[in-house]
Amino acid sequence: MSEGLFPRERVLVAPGAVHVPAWLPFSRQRELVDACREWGRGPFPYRRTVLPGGGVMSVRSLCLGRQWVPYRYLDAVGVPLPGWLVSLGREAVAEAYGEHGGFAPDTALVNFYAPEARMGMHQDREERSGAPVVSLSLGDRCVFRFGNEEGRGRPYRDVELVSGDLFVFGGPSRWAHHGVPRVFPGTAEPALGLRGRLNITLRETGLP
Ligand SMILES: O=C(O)CCC(=O)C(=O)O
Ligand SMILES: [Fe+2]
Repeated sequence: MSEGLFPRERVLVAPGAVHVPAWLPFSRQRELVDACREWGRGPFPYRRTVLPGGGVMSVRSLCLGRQWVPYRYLDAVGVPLPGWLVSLGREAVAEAYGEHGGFAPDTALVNFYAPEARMGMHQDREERSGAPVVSLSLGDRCVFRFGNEEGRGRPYRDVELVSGDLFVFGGPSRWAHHGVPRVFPGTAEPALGLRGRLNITLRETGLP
């Protein structure tokens, strides 16, 4: 694993938005990459989401647990959300906030970024729960832009997310706009067995 000269520090990016660098041990990252590959072989492969306006996202995604389509959740569950991933989500919230607060995600969105893929500024706002969003990054480094609730523009902060990093946004930051303007191709550790970037977000939909 390539380590910089100085350890990267945990940062409170905004109230309720916590970046914890290098949270996942390398062995855990590898297990997650393997799991992401397995899910993609299943009945619901990674797909580019077609937006209502006709645009097609550059990211390829799949859902675990409750299925998301733009811009709502279906009643249907495709691939079940594994219990171990729910537990990992709880540990993540506890790491970020000091307590897990009963975090009980019922959906996960897994995004795959090939070198040219990006994600525009958006809010995660189809959920009816105030619970935080947990984000786990694997593979290539990227710029994660974390903005404000009012709109897609400034003020925002750019954070570099590296494989194994955890980012949790909840509380006053739960409805902040965010996006991925840039991925750095070829920066994944070869031993990880992933070319590109994967991101897993765990959420509570708050829906019956
Ligand atoms: O890839 C990321 O780091 C962010 C993904 C995201 O914002 C989303 O899936 O809603
Ligand atoms: Fe998002």
